[in-house]
Amino acid sequence: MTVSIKEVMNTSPVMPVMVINQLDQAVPLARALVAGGLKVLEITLRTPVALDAIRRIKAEVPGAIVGAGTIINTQTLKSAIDAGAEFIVSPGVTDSLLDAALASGVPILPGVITPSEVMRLMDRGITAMKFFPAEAAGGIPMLKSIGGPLPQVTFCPTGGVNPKNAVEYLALSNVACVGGSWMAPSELVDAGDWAEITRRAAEAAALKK
Ligand SMILES: O=C(O)C(=O)C[C@H](O)[C@H](O)COP(=O)(O)O
Repeated sequence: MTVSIKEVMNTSPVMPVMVINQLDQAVPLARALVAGGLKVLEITLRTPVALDAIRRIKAEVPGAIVGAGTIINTQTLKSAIDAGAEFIVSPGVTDSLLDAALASGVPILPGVITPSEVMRLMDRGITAMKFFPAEAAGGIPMLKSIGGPLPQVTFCPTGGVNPKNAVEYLALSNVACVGGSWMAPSELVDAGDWAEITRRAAEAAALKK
């Protein structure tokens, strides 16, 4: 299935950012999130098992839309595409990464903070971006300010977003969804507490956009 970046951003109000330390946690974790209503999953390439986790989730978790996060260069881009990532997310952008991503055709959610970064991506035809690290980079006031001159750009703020401030982010006209790790923190994953992860996912999925 091919998804567009619009579908990636509009399917759920919250995109879980997943750090998978052990490969055998990947499928139950993804199932727990999907069961709660969060189908779009970002697997960060922060751990050695991440690429295999993407492969397994794609093969074994129907309904999941599986993306790769922490794409920082052309090598990680290629590995993620080879593993079957349906979209990719990056914390920032370089020209080489952007060129390769656009040439590959894979939907990309590139990370930005400043108006100049936003404008450079607009020049390349990109209007959907990750705002990262959201809280540290000015949070809601920053996004509101960027939305003044650049209202055509839609963001997925990520980094420091939690169940409380997510509601305020989602209320902004230039925010389509938020990203966050609070549904699946490592304590719950390591404890195998899939029921609590599903509960948190359901709560996140019910947030209003
Ligand atoms: O690994 C990446 O590619 C990232 O860009 C970082 C993640 O999106 C944030 O670290 C999630 O932030 P928290 O929800 O505050 O845990």
